[in-house]
Amino acid sequence: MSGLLVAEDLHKSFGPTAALDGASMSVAAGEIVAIMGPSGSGKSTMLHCLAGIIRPDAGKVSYRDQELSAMSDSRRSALRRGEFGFVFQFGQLVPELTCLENVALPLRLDGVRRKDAARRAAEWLDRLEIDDVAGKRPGEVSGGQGQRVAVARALVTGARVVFADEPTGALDSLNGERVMRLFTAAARESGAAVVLVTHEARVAAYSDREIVVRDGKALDLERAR
Ligand SMILES: Nc1ncnc2c1ncn2[C@@H]1O[C@H](COP(=O)(O)OP(=O)(O)OP(=O)(O)O)[C@@H](O)[C@H]1O
Repeated sequence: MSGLLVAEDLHKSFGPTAALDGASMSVAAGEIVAIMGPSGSGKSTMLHCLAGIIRPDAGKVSYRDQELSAMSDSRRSALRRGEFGFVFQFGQLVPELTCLENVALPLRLDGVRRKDAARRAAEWLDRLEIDDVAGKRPGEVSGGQGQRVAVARALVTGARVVFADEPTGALDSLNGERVMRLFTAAARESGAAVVLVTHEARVAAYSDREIVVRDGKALDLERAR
């Protein structure tokens, strides 16, 4: 299998439960892939293995032909900080910081100067059509605006892959679609691949390809475009 990010024959059990049982999939550079499947089928486990958050019991995950489990912990964290971005369902923004400061945070942690980080963060807020929330704290914005702040924060560092677990799960359908439209447009513009877990067909419709996880195995459904 080839691709930017490749999972081969993954097995992962939690006690007696086999969450992944020989699952393989790959993601090409710049591609938007949706992982779908019934509740409890192993979608989040697959995402966490791909992102190097959990280590599979067997099988391997490679990023740019380098196996994640063979990397040192510091190399893996550097990869997660520098090349991967994350968008989760909720609870991901720092409540004490403004939305602009939340987006600027990964840049500040990378040593970018305050002024430059703020300027780049403001550009991303603008791209996601939420420049008006820059000075507000996460508790003062809507769920959809908060998710767009999270998308901006995931992309601001120039991430090559953004992992998103039910990014619209807490939103109504109109706001969910708006987040997906802006998220996928921003990812395409910056050339980032997106790996997205969802159980909603209309969210998956924004992807180039769907992977269905069932009984711990992954099935690749090529989307007719
Ligand atoms: N940390 C854990 N400890 C114990 N069991 C777990 C853990 N994480 C996942 N599981 C189990 O592994 C299986 C797959 O879980 P996973 O979260 O990957 O499924 P999912 O497809 O993402 O589900 P959902 O759509 O409901 O979020 C489930 O049976 C789940 O209960």
